[in-house]
Amino acid sequence: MNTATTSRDRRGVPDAARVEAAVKIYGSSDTAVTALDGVSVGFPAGRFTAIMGPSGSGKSTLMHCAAGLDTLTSGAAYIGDTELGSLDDRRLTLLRRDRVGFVFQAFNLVPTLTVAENITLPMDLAGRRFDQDGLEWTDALIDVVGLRDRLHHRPAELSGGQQQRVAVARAFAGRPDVVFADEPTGNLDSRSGQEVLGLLGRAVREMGRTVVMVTHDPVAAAHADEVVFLADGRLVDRMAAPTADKVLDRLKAFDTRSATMPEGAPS
Ligand SMILES: Nc1ncnc2c1ncn2[C@@H]1O[C@H](COP(=O)(O)OP(=O)(O)OP(=O)(O)O)[C@@H](O)[C@H]1O
Repeated sequence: MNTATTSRDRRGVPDAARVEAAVKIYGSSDTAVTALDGVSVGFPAGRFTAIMGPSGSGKSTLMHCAAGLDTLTSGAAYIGDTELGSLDDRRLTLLRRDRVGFVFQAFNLVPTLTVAENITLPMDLAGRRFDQDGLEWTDALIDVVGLRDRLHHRPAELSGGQQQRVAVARAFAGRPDVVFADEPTGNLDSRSGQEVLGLLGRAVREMGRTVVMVTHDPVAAAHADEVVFLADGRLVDRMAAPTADKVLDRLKAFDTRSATMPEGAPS
């Protein structure tokens, strides 16, 4: 089922992706784990949103369900106006391929392909031909990620930071509605991590793309326009214009509360 109208945030910006009343329960009966407990959150188009929260709070589950990599137990997930639960497997695969980009902690490049081939792989697999616009876009991306002199190298000949920059270029190459990044700096030293975060920020601010990133790192979250905080599978806060210090303070408040509040107390 498709919705008739596009969800918008308070400033009227449409959501590139969103979930409504999202519940995800893993397992059943006495082994059941409620990973998402009624989360409603939108990820505005043209913005960089970070998802943060303590370990086990449901960040990856939220990202996977919002991106169509996993299904909700109840509630709904949308990419634009398309409700993911209404799609059969084939359409969901097409949606993931054509409208969503991914960057993972492990760069997930194809070792036998060159940098250039890795970047265009999703479009080659989709049989999409490059029109002039597409060629110019890919060309601009190669400069943004700073890989022009590495295009004919293979991933093993690159540093971790360079490999992740290839993965970033690949994620944006098809101009998807939204790029989901799951701990994209988790395997990088801090300098390479900063470079990759800078690229994600530039893709949003200079190229109008949309990024949703799961991270543990307040310094990484500070690159986003907004941070959404999860705790125990619930959305508990949002912070615009985050700084690393403000994010750290907010996370410390969770730690203090979970250490002092009795189990089952409202967050
Ligand atoms: N496949 C699964 N089967 C059972 N339980 C799961 C599964 N995946 C996640 N969980 C549980 O769901 C809850 C949320 O997990 P999730 O990975 O989404 O949290 P997270 O905030 O991303 O954690 P982390 O920061 O440690 O990666 C946790 O209690 C986790 O143990």
